Amino acid sequence: MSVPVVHFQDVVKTYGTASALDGLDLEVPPGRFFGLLGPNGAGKSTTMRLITGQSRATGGTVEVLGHGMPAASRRVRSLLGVVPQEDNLDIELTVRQNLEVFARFSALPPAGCGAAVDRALAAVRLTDRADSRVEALSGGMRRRLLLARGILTSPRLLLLDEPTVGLDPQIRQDLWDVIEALRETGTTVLMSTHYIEEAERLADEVAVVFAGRLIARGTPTELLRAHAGAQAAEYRGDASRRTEVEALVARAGLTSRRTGLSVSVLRAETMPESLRAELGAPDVLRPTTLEDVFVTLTGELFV
Ligand SMILES: Nc1ncnc2c1ncn2[C@@H]1O[C@H](COP(=O)(O)OP(=O)(O)OP(=O)(O)O)[C@@H](O)[C@H]1O
Repeated sequence: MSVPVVHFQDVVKTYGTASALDGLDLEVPPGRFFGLLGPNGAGKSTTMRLITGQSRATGGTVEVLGHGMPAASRRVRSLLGVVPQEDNLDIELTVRQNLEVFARFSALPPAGCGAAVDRALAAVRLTDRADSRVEALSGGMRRRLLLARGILTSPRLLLLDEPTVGLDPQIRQDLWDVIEALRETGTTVLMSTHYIEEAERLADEVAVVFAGRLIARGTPTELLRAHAGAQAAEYRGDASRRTEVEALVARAGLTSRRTGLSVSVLRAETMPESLRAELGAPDVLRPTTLEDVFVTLTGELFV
């Protein structure tokens, strides 16, 4: 079996009396695009900080690229690419200068820096803005530049911390296209997100974290199969009808969730005939989604 790129065993992180990670187990296999999905406060940023060695676990073990953390922080950091949530670019420099400055302090051989900068700019489609000052760039372009900086050294592991948080939907789609193209390079990626659609679109495998613990893990298809089944049947109605549907579904041993003005019955394909007869025909019969999985697992409304 291949050695995981990230390996957390029973990791605990507390801040005073507050608990950020509460026995997190996590294995990121090499060559995968791995999504760490959870609502705000689930412990995603804390996980990222432990991987980069910016923070120290209160308990358990953290290994990154086979090295114990935080002891090997310096070595590990030279092998990582990090795309932070916050924009820490130098706005007075040009796009290319930002990358050149970063390259100079990296482990790249000086003779290879120019080519590496060109490659990274092309990968994020910023070649034609190479000589623009960062202050003139849009929010989406700045994110792409952060991404270029993250991949500049062809890292063994690329960390994307909420890569599209706060962006408009159209800009988010554009960035997803750019990120998706990275998949072809075979880089191992660990991306944290609270957007279900982002995980669904980009990740080969997803770990769902909630309250500092791993609560489910698998490919999107595996997660659907394990937690929501193939189809959801939606029943619309007023509050009393919704309550009635929920009660009937619970009595039949199935799971339902509120979806706006309707109740969605998960694993609709397994509904017994007696329940079908009681509920009548559904208003909508649809494939299940990762949102069904997450709401079922966490009870949280993801945005
Ligand atoms: N420096 C800190 N001091 C005190 N509590 C902290 C600190 N950092 C994180 N926490 C707490 O730990 C928990 C997990 O935080 P974390 O930032 O890792 O979550 P997250 O999943 O990244 O959410 P978000 O997307 O909101 O950052 C939260 O309850 C948070 O308030």
